[in-house]
Amino acid sequence: MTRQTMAPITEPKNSNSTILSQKLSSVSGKYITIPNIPMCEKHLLQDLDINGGSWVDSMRASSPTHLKSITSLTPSAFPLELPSALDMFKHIINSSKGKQIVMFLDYDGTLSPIVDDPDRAFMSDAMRSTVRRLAKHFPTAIVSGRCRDKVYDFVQLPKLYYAGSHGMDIKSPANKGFKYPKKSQEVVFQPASEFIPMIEKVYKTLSEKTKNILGASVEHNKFCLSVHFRRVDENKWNELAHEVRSVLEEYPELQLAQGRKVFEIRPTIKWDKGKALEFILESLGLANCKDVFPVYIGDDRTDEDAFKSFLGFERQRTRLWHTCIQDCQENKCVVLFTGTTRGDEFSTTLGEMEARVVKEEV
Ligand SMILES: O=P(O)(O)OC[C@H]1O[C@H](O[C@H]2O[C@H](CO)[C@@H](O)[C@H](O)[C@H]2O)[C@H](O)[C@@H](O)[C@@H]1O
Repeated sequence: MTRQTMAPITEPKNSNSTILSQKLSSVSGKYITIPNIPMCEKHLLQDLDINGGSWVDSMRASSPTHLKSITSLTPSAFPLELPSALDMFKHIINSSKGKQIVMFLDYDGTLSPIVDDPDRAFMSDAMRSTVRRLAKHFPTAIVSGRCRDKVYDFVQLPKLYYAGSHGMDIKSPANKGFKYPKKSQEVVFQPASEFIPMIEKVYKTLSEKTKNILGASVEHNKFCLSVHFRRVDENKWNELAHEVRSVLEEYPELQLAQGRKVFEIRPTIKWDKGKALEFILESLGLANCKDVFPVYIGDDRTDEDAFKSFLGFERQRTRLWHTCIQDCQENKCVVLFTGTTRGDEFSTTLGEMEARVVKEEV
């Protein structure tokens, strides 16, 4: 039997770069055809010993919201104080001068606050209006672990790219009235569509097996699943983890990771939020441009995929911000990683960014 694996917080998974231009060469007509993405040779995630208690430790640490949770992690796993990208806002603005900014925004924990009920993670009107204004000036994409329709229902802004299911379901805005992409090409890209029946089956099995664990819920995100334990009593976490793992032992084609008090289950293909970011830049005709300045704002481990993919190597969270700054000086990519929910501050910061552009345009 295949041993199910899970990533510890310090070890982001490897991501080999895929050459998107090859995929995009298969564009025919209005939509991009779906290439066959090869399966990963091995599971991307590292082992944790379920019997040694590591699962529960990892589950406890999966959404640190206060200093006590942060300090309970190993010293190398999490900095005592996360560097704040927001404090470096002027630097980012200076580095972006003369370049085409492209905005990539995670949803949960970034545009919306983390709440107990995943169905009630609404974004504020202020945030929505900021994102709307941003999208007037920059191509903007929402990149989420949720299924695309659901995240669209929350955001409700038509002139954006949406990449749901951890980047496995990408759709560009309708061309009408939208200035990007310049090549007038509407895009739908779903590299994991062959997994839909399997995801459906696992959804049913997991829902059945976890139905007696009070507070547990399985969220269907079309190409992925989320098993939530935020509302589960801590002494039931081991049981839940055990159920999830035992179901997934039958499905080596699926991988398991942890987000914020959630098990994320997704197909083991070489595709993640990072690939989605590359794909969107490519479809905008902005890949490999020196004068493009992508800004990615996210709060969770899967958001680090965007960072790794773009820059081509791994980093630990503790060093993330410093290297971001350096990379942005080298005309690469900037990734803002908060680690905590600071939605209102983002709204202010994004508002300032938009205001700067308006000022320059005037
Ligand atoms: O990539 P994201 O947009 O950040 O989505 C990641 C997961 O976010 C959601 O779960 C998280 O937010 C919930 C609402 O605040 C919270 O209750 C839960 O504990 C968090 O893990 C979403 O429900 C998942 O499907 C996404 O995969």
